Amino acid sequence: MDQVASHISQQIERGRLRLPGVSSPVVNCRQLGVATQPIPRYRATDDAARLALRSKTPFVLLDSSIAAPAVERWDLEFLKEHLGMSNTVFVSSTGKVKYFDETRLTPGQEASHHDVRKLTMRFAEFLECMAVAARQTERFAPRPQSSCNEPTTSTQRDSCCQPTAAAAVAPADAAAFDSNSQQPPAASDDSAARIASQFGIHSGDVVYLQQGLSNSVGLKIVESFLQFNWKLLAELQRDANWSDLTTNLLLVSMAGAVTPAHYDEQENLFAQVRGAKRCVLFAPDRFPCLYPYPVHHPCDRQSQVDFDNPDLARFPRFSELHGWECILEPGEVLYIPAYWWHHVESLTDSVSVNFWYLVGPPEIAHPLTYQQKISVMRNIEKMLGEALGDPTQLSSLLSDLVLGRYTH
Ligand SMILES: O=C(O)CCC(=O)C(=O)O
Ligand SMILES: [Fe+2]
Repeated sequence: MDQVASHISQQIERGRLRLPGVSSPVVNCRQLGVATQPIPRYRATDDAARLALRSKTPFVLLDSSIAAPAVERWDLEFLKEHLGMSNTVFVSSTGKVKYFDETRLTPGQEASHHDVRKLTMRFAEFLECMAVAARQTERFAPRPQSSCNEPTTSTQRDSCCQPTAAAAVAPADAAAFDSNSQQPPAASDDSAARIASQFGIHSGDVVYLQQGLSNSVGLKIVESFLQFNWKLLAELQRDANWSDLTTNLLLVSMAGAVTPAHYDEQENLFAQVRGAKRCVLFAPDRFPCLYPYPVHHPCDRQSQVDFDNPDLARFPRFSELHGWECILEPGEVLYIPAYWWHHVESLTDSVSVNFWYLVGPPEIAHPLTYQQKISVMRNIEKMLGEALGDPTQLSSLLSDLVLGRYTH
């Protein structure tokens, strides 16, 4: 096992880790109650990295310098100065930032029950909101315990921190947290509170900026961007036979933010710039254990299972789930293959940037890969929804189709 990962795990476990350049407290990993194995870690020159890329399995690149200029320069002050005026920010009262596509709401369906709001604000405003949201320790108070059993493999200990017995997310170390990160009230507190209240943000909320890097960013950001290791990126893209790079998403989160398990339909090179994230991945064939929402639902591609409180009566196969995990630190890049599920926790305040590529042309050979099967299932769902003119009729049609015919 990797010495560094072990060291970090132990430090986080004890609540003592403070990463260089990160002033936010470190939160403990959540108790997922899911067995995991470590995601392999390779150097960019390692043949094993290229093999894993071609076989579409996740790995961490250790020394790739893919986003080195960002790792060097992109701290919050820099981003405040050079990022555009209009940024997408999600606000969650639970810490979980579950994506929700409002355009897919059917008439009569309510968005109000959803606990994530989507706002637009300047980066400077985001920082004020973040300060207010982090102001009190309440978001580190114990969340409901997972009803899952203890992790089932010893590899989980090796790949990540063990959760504390006390809480799913707890103050890393109350004393260290208080003395190291509770700042005396700043003179600008009032203005921060005013801005946060304009956006309806309270202490204990989690705010998460997710902004595509586009033409609207400042020159200095463009400068760093142009100095990314595009040579290596192009090599990886060619080796893996991916199509075009579509998006670079900048993700700025506060400690404790969780992106719940979901899959994307693009290949992802996920570069960590500041702070630490715990990434837990599940292979595409875990689909039956993760119960994704129907394709027409606003939460398409996301698991319906609440990992903090899984309803095993409704989602029994969740108990069979096992995954892969790593703690990602600045300079490291995680390959998240298309259709691989990922659950991501910000262990500290964090900055990441991803590189999303379209999957390459399909190589159809039987049996199909599970990725291809998911793609087929999605197309069938979409086609039936269109044919019926009303996706709510899909359930009874699909039952009629399979019950007693394709079910055992
Ligand atoms: O970093 C996160 O919180 C989520 C990132 C993610 O889901 C992605 O890049 O696809
Ligand atoms: Fe994702």
